[in-house]
Amino acid sequence: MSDNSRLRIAIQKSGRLSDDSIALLKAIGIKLNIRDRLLIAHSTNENIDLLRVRDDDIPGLVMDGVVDMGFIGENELEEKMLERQATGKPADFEILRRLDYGGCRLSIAVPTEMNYTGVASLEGKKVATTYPYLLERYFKEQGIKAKAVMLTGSVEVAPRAGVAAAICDLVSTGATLEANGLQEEEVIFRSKAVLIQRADGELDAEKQALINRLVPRIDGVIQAKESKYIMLHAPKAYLEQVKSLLPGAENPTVLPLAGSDDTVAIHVVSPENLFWETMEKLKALGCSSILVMPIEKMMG
Ligand SMILES: Nc1ncnc2c1ncn2[C@@H]1O[C@H](COP(=O)(O)OP(=O)(O)OP(=O)(O)O)[C@@H](O)[C@H]1O
Ligand SMILES: O=P(O)(O)OC[C@H]1O[C@H](OP(=O)(O)OP(=O)(O)O)[C@H](O)[C@@H]1O
Ligand SMILES: [Mg+2]
Repeated sequence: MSDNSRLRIAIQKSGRLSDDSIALLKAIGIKLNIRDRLLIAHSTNENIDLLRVRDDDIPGLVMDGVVDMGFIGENELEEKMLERQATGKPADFEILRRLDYGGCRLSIAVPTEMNYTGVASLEGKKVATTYPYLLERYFKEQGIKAKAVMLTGSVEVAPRAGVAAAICDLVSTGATLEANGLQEEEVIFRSKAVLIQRADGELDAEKQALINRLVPRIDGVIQAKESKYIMLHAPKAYLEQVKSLLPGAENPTVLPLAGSDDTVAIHVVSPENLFWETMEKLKALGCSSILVMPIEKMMG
């Protein structure tokens, strides 16, 4: 059942972005009851409904105001924006946050046996892709006359099937390209997952207020993931050297240690992880009980 007063968020039903998007919603305190076959999930503690759809549909759903927010890869978002601009459809939205997952790049790859000497090698050729607008924009920027051939899946087989000379597809580790005898040649777009919402002013005040309450929580989760809580015992005599080794620790908490006049305990929230090399240097200075702990949430 649809209820217009509830904030609607679109997420990918199943794929690369699904698990991380759900994990993020849970981490910001939204309780969800997701059942695999159901395409709508209701939050049990907030005025929020989740719409579980194919990722291709998410930008359009936000731009048309069918949903209020969406989690989407920048590649898909940019492609839909170009498509809508080209076809005269509304393409307004706002990016709320760039997220820390879904990292990949859109690249042109060619069969390993092809004599590729640069993008000019593609002149007059066909390139198979799921992202024709991004690819055509790249060709235009490069001054190349090549043709983007749209394929919605299994793009990697196109050269072997004789459909195209090269492909333009998403790459992360490069394993898919390698398995298909393809060599990555040009990166045309770098992407991460983003959280978007309907254009400013198009949401009623209550929904916008809910979004404005949730976004700082996302910042808190992302910040916490990158940060560590570091505790250690350090010799007082080397306090300054120890402090200078701890990342971002201008003002650490320094506490006396019961029964010891020449050792203190240091606690610090570090904006980054502590490398093994740094821990070894701390140990060499006489530090002990060095603990690096994950932080779950942060605020203020
Ligand atoms: N190998 C990868 N590593 C990291 N992120 C990726 C990778 N491949 C794709 N992505 C990101 O995740 C998004 C979804 O990828 P996925 O392969 O699940 O989509 P899909 O096959 O189009 O799924 P759907 O059925 O929803 O249309 C991509 O648009 C991209 O932003
Ligand atoms: O460089 P790699 O690490 O190999 O990743 C790249 C592959 O990942 C994505 O597909 P996915 O595995 O999500 O499956 P799909 O093609 O069925 O969507 C993408 O479409 C590539 O095929
Ligand atoms: Mg898709």
